[in-house]
Amino acid sequence: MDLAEELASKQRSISVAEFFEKNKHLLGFDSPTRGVITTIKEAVDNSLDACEEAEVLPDIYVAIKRVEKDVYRIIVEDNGPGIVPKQVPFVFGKLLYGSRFHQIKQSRGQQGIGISAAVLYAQLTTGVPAVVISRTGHNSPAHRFELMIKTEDNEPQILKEEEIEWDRMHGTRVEIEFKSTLAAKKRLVDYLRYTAVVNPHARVRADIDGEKFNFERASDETIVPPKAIAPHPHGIEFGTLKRMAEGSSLKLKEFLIDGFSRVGEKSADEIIGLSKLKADRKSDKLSSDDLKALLEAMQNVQIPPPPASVCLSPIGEDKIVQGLDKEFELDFVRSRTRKSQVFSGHPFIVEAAIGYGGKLDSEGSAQILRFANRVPLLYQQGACAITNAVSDVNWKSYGLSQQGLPNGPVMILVHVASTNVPFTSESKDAVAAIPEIEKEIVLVLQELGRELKTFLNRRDKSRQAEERARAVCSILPDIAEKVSEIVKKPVPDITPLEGQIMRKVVVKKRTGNGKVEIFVNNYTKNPVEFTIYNMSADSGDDAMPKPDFVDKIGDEYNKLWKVSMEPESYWEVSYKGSAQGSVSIRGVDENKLVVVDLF
Ligand SMILES: Nc1ncnc2c1ncn2[C@@H]1O[C@H](COP(=O)(O)OP(=O)(O)OP(=O)(O)O)[C@@H](O)[C@H]1O
Repeated sequence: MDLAEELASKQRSISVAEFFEKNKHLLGFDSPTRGVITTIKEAVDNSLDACEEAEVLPDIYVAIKRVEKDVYRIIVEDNGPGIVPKQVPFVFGKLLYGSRFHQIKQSRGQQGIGISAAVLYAQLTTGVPAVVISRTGHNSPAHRFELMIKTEDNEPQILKEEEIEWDRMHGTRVEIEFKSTLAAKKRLVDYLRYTAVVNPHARVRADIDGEKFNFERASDETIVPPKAIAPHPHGIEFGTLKRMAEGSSLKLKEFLIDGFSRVGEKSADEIIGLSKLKADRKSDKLSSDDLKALLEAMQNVQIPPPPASVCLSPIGEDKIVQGLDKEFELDFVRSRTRKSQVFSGHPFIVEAAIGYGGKLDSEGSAQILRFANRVPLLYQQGACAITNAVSDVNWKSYGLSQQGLPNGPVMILVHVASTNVPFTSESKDAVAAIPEIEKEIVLVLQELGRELKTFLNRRDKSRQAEERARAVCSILPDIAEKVSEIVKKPVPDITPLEGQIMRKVVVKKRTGNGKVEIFVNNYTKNPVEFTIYNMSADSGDDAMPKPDFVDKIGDEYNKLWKVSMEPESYWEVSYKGSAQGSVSIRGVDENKLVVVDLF
């Protein structure tokens, strides 16, 4: 046998499932640790997409349970519209099967690989089938499936199907078991937190190996779901045009108006004129050369950009601020949503926010939160166009030090929303370096940088004024004592005076033995609202007396108390245990509130 014949005997087609089984890193399954995050991300993305389409407020439950030493069961459950039973095996048991690939609109999922890749990974590492429960409404029973993927032909294998009782009216629950570790727990919690920030309408509850997390929704408004649009003539490629033309029996002019976004009578006439084709030619009769001429003409006619307001769903400035404030309690936060732009015929919108202070780490470089179509990007920060654009901004001119990325207690959030986010790979970790996108990111960050600079300048000025006022206040008690000695009168209460000198509401805190005393002066006639966090880190909730004016707003990890005190009122807090927990008071409006006697 000669070599060609020998090789010929070895040629055979490769199923897509076999390919991805071998190349799982391409889909974000490069290690068991990462596998957990990718699986949860894919399932949660699907849940959010499904709820958005059904216009329901997402209520998502995520759990990771240890089954054996290194085997974990991952559960994601949603209250979405559910999946009709005959589709379930394909959604979870066939790669490249999905509802979004052919639609031009913003969505988290794009490729139809995500969740089936997780099923594939599970069967590869443990051989345990995926369990899916889904219900489409109160009139339909819930169906439970046990599924695997036949890798040799990329078809689903149903091991069991049954109708079951399920307390959810509608929704989907997927359970996948695989070999892994919880080494990336922090990253996972971050992923859930960031998901909550950019999906303020979602409620996400999680149980990670027994530890509970609850990310409440910051907004009760459902998102108006983006609608699919027709392709834009500037974003079309030859193959797609050919397929569209072959599948249409319309005449050329109608084909253009009907099949493409933003093409009306005038643009259609212009395109046809430039292409030198006849307007009444049947589109399925066009030759390859005709189509090439048509494509060329399409690119050279000015056509309005695609209707971004229909097919994109930016988060919005207020919602971003709400989300960030809820999770990070920043001293300064501003956000901007830019107008839509286009790259290669695909509409996109860039939104960004800058946060400063609060709970952010003051050491090291800024925290960069990258998002694409409302999905947090967790890996490959260095390879992402968002990171490059952040480094391209001259942060020094906005009052921050910089080594590539800016330094200090700064958080930079960037969200790229598009009908076609250009990722660097199928694992959807990083946005590719598209000049139009990078430019928009730089512009929005420069806008926000200017606002940050104004805040930092004002803060520095008010700090100086405050220091002077504090110096005056510190000698006031002595002066009051001396003067009263001289005039032989009782020592007056100088706190109103302090308030006037500081021109602020003064909340005083003193510590005694195991005690914290909070005092609000009378500079204002209104109650003073502020938050206290981390109260008594080691002495538990019981250590806090809870008068009427105190409300607990944090969870057990984030001890946060909302306090509203009348002017000239005291509040003495005693600890049961040792008073080692740090207490700090953060003003709701830091320009109106000053804290004295910090410890
Ligand atoms: N929880 C769910 N509720 C309703 N439909 C779902 C759910 N999960 C998946 N689907 C449907 O299954 C399809 C396939 O999901 P899959 O995760 O494989 O791909 P995708 O989300 O479309 O794209 P990507 O590969 O980019 O994640 C989705 O397009 C959606 O129609």
